Amino acid sequence: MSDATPPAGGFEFAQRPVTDQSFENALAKARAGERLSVADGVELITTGTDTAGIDSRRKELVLEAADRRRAEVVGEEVTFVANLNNNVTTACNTGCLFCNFKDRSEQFRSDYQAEHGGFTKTPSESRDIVSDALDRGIYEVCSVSGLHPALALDEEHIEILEASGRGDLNYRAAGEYDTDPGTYCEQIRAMNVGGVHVHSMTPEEAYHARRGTDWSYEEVFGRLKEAGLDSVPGTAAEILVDEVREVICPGKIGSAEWLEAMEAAAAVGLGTTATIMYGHVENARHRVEHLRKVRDLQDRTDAITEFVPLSFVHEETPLYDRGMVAGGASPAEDELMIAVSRLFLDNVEHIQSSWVKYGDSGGLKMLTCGADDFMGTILSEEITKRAGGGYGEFRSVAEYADMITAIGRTPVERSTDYERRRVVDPDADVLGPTLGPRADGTPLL
Ligand SMILES: C[S@@+](CC[C@H](N)C(=O)[O-])C[C@H]1O[C@@H](n2cnc3c(N)ncnc32)[C@H](O)[C@@H]1O
Ligand SMILES: Nc1c(NC[C@H](O)[C@H](O)[C@H](O)CO)[nH]c(=O)[nH]c1=O
Ligand SMILES: N[C@@H](Cc1ccc(O)cc1)C(=O)O
Ligand code: SF4
Repeated sequence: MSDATPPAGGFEFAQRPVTDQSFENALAKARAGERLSVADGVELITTGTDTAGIDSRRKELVLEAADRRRAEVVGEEVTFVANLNNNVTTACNTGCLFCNFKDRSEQFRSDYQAEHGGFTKTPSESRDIVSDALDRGIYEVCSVSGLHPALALDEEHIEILEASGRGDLNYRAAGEYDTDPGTYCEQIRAMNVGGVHVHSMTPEEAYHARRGTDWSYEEVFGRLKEAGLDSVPGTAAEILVDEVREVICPGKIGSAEWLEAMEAAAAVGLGTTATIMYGHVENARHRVEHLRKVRDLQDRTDAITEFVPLSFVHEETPLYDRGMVAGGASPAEDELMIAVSRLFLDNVEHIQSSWVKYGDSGGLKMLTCGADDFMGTILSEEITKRAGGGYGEFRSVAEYADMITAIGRTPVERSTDYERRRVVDPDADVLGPTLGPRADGTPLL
């Protein structure tokens, strides 16, 4: 990247939101439940490429079609999971320009003197944190982390990295750091306590867990599954179009490798989710190309339980600091992202409304635009908070019950894979989770 700051929105991309479809035809196909083309999706998400900006009357028609589709596919239940976020480390040198979660890994070395705000947890610390949350009733631990140079898949991987002598593998021995994160398999084993569901290892982390080896992604996910991994978060997806990745995360794996990793996770029998992180430098065509790649992946795997649109939080990020974006998505763009995800992804049952990104009232609005899942209790949140997000770090079962009944829908506690469900009685005297291995209905908070 040169020093010259490109104007916000002024990127010269090869892919442009132009189509030979009309908004009316695309809407008719969506209403009829026909599979949408990329051109259809672009027409719907832009409310027509024939006019500039978002047309509010057309927008309402798209949202209505998506809400109706949601009702046909999943009915009136709104689900949430009792879960805990446990991020293991913020050390990461990948340098994604939308991310303020990371801290430069040099700062974590024992020979580094100055203070820094990052953290690394040992496997035993992770185990204690998960075990405490399990006592409080969680069903799932969701764990995503920076790519700490000392993290390797397992002992065999450490031996390979130590022996390689290559300087380009983003590896340093754990002994050089203040805190030893252990290996990925040790962290998973540690978090796999008392029957909790372990949701961890994004494609980017899986890439880190095989660097410098000739292991396939199947091999890596197979060993992680053996260690207790239950399902894989489909983050690191960002926008699955390489001309966008080159701008916002040039150090990350490409789109094809992300898809390869996800397919491998599915091949060894792990469930997955998929995400899109939108509202930065990309255009409408990129958003819809992303949806097409996710839909094709789901046709091949049938492993994606939910799709999670993550609206870019801009305040404290390099993209914003450097003037590469003027802000994030508008509420109208958020609504259309959710609605077109519901209409385009005809093979993914659940669309998540993330309260971390949209807040409570924004999140409830998304539940009327095609979304049917309202995320989880999480208990701790670092990624959005560090990027400048202000919607807090947890929601209780009682808050979920209040919010969901306020919009006339039915609150349902779910398992990660949506197989187990419990309708929550909003009038009960005490409201707590019941699906977790140690849950007994006592409030989480
Ligand atoms: C912070 S990373 C942690 C896991 C791992 N390092 C990786 O990249 O997969 C997880 C995800 O957080 C999301 N994220 C990071 N910064 C964000 C921001 N400012 N706004 C919205 N989402 C963000 C991105 O989608 C990213 O893939
Ligand atoms: N489990 C989910 C989360 N967890 C919070 C994330 O870890 C993260 O801090 C944030 O989303 C960064 O992009 N967030 C979701 O949006 N959806 C989940 O299901
Ligand atoms: N892992 C994502 C959020 C997320 C987690 C799990 C999911 O299944 C979906 C989204 C993050 O940290 O940003
Ligand atoms: S998004 Fe993930 S890989 Fe990228 S800098 Fe942040 S923590 Fe590192």
